[in-house]
Amino acid sequence: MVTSSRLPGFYKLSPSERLNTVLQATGLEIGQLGAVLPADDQMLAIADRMIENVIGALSVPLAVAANFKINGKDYLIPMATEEPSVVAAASNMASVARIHGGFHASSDQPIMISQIQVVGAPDPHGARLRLYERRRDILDLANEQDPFLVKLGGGAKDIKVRIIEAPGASHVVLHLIVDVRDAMGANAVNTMAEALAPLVSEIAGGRVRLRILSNKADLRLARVRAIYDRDALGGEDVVNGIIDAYDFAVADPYRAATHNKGIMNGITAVVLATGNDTRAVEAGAHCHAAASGRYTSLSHYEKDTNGNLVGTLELPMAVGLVGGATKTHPVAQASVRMLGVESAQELAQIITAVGLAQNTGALRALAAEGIQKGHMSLHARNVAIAAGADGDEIEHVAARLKQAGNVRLDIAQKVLEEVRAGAG
Ligand SMILES: CC(C)(COP(=O)([O-])OP(=O)([O-])OC[C@H]1O[C@@H](n2cnc3c(N)ncnc32)[C@H](O)[C@@H]1OP(=O)([O-])[O-])[C@@H](O)C(=O)NCCC(=O)NCCSC(=O)C[C@@](C)(O)CC(=O)[O-]
Ligand SMILES: NC(=O)C1=CN([C@@H]2O[C@H](COP(=O)(O)OP(=O)(O)OC[C@H]3O[C@@H](n4cnc5c(N)ncnc54)[C@H](OP(=O)(O)O)[C@@H]3O)[C@@H](O)[C@H]2O)C=CC1
Repeated sequence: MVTSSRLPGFYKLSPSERLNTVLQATGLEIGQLGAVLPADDQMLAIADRMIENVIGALSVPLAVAANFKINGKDYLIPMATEEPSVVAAASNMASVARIHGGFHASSDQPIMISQIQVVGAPDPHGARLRLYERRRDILDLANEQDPFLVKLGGGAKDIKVRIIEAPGASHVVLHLIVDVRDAMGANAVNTMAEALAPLVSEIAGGRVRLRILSNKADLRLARVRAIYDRDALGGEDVVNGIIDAYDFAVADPYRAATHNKGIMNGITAVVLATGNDTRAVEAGAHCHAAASGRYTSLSHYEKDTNGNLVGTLELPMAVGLVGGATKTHPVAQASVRMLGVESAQELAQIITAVGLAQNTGALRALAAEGIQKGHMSLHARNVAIAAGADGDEIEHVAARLKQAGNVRLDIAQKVLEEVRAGAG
């Protein structure tokens, strides 16, 4: 029970003062909350500069997916995730894809859209055309906000004006189309949109409300394809099973949500490892999955003339190398260094390739032995820890759970009791 959550000026305290405040308010001992403190004080200082009200840091495992060849180049891929079997599945499918040359990826230019909403324009259709007539003035003013981006070859490139029919009102919405080069671009385009507001309001004759990027980054798609060898996948029946699973996801949103979650297992892990914005990428992906008006599979599967599986994936990929946590988190910087990427587009292609490998890995397991065998056997260590196993007990209990083919908490607790009683 918290005494009071009203903590005026909490944000002005240091992390250790905040932790003390939390201890007092919750009545907990340091032994009960001390796990929030990172081993390294420097990490706490970095975390405190990254977000507000910091008391500690959560460390998520960082792994390396092996075997990836993308556009003829080998990569070691950093993946940050708490979920067992994800990295194993991605590495497994990357090695199958290598047989026929690995992943082939491409991407659009790094174009983001910023939206400026105008309400109350008396003549929305007239306002729309007036905005197009002043296109050059709008783009020039936008580009004055970020001369460095323009020097890099980026900047505001075009506008699009839409009329959105909302309940009881027509809103004029200007899309500012910006090449953000190696940035994810949110801050860059938001700055431009805010600077444009007075001019847009004057031209449209209405009041500007929102000025913010759209996470439906559909001008910034990344694409990947791979041929998975039929025999290495497990034969014709497994290939057919994957295609049946794909058909299911195309037709049924209940299945599509899980299918796409499997894709995001890989994508989010690389996005997080490189310090990019996981929510932005996820919002873009799921919006794209519903772009036809019906939520469906993000990936596609078919067979080539030799019976091999051809997998493809295309989705928005708004990731950068220069902004956000990519530049402030040392692990994100290490991840980017490990990848050896030279542009945000290259990073987008890599992430999309991992998404495809991840999806195929899950579908292969589902079509063949089922998900529990591989996933649960790798999850067994977590279950052993949840049951209270410590040190050497963890591997011992996990091995017994796998042997029993039943990775359950109650069984883990029973096995642990036996181990501790000397019977294990
Ligand atoms: C786990 C495997 C790969 C085992 O599969 P396996 O056939 O037993 O693997 P293997 O022992 O033959 O090894 C093949 C390769 O897999 C990798 N590999 C194999 N084991 C490891 C390991 N311990 N650690 C790291 N990498 C591993 C490794 O690359 C290895 O090659 P090698 O290095 O030997 O040349 C397989 O069972 C699998 O892919 N399962 C699917 C796992 C999965 O998709 N997990 C995601 C979580 S479930 C979920 O959230 C999504 C879902 C499923 O709901 C989505 C959907 O429904 O579509
Ligand atoms: N809805 C959303 O998704 C939102 C996301 N965000 C957050 O915004 C952040 C990302 O914004 P972003 O604009 O990428 O970050 P930054 O503003 O940190 O970085 C972009 C800036 O970096 C500079 N820059 C230096 N080198 C390059 C290069 N090679 N290519 C491009 N730009 C370069 C440019 O500015 P300069 O000329 O000044 O040097 C550019 O404007 C993330 O933290 C995200 O979480 C924020 C709001 C909303």
